[in-house]
Amino acid sequence: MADQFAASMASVEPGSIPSLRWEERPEGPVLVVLDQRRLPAEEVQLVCTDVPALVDAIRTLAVRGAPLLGIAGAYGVALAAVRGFDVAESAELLAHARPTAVNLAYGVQRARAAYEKALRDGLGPGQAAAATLAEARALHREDAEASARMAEHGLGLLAELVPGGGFRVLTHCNTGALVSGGEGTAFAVAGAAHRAGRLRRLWVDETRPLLQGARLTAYEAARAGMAYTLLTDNAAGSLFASGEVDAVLIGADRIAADGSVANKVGSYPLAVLARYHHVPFVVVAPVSTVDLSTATGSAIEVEQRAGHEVTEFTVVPPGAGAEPGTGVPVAPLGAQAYNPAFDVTPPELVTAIVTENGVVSPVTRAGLAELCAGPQQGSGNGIRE
Ligand SMILES: CSC[C@H]1O[C@H](OP(=O)(O)O)[C@H](O)[C@@H]1O
Repeated sequence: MADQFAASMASVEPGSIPSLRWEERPEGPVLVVLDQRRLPAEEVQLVCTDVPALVDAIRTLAVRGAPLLGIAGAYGVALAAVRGFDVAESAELLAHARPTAVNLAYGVQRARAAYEKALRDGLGPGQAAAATLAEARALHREDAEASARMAEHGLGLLAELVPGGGFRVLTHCNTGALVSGGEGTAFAVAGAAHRAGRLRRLWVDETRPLLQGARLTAYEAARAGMAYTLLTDNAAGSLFASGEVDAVLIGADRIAADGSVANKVGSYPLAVLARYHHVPFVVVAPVSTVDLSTATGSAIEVEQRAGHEVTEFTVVPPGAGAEPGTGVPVAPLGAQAYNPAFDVTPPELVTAIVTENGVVSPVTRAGLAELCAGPQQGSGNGIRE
């Protein structure tokens, strides 16, 4: 089955997502999503015929990754509109499926606004549904274009930050084609470096507890032919100490107006290690991940997930679900677990934020706001050429 996945990944063209597609069927449109919980061993496709099914896929991380959540949310609103479900109610369900990645609410809101505008303009339900789907497709294409521009800006930044030969880059969680209309965010920069012959090594944090690094990034790196090495999250410190890391590249789920970055748990310790070892810590995210309405990192809601994700080692066996109690217990029965899905890195520990509109370094409120306004050249607010 993994070969099928490899084949679908090999077909990743800008604007195509191996992990999600809209499909017109005789019984009506559906969203076909790749169950990322089952990768890399199995390629299992879930067919979402309604919004509750998509919400469940998002909550269980069958569908995951900030940019993809925005795209899936928009298509979910379109599914509701085309199938005649209550669009407002569906939009609320989708927007609240997971709290931290701002992209989800952004994608849902964009599609909902397109639907409501069409109705205000006097279009019938069918035409309003078509306008909603068109907005979801536009968001999808924009993400693919953003991914390519982030890769370009990020490669230029790496060349400045790491003079000389190749880059040894450490990454965390999964930020590749599985979560994007293109090649992803941070992983897209690594891919550009690889194609330029400048990626000496990609260090891949396994990313406990759900192992997005070991299961997804390692697989994407292998498929791309990158020189990569998997490591346990707690081995990162000794890797920095050995001088083997030239830069950290990570994604983001929400960036507050002050430049605080919410990302997969384990990102903040990497930022502290990077600072201590004088290694650039670079965040790569589309401007749809910047939330100027959230003033500081302390205002970002960090999703707290179920303890069983920590107390059980769940490698989903073929045909099974990833339900509590189906994993191999790695802690005494009844053990309590602290399981935040994300942490927040303060802006002073972030070397640069790379978006499709340019790079801000150092990270400033003004520079971030400028990037959200559109493509930028150098400015006094930390925006780099
Ligand atoms: C392209 S950024 C993806 C972002 O989302 C991941 O979270 P999750 O796997 O829980 O959806 C992680 O924070 C990544 O950096």
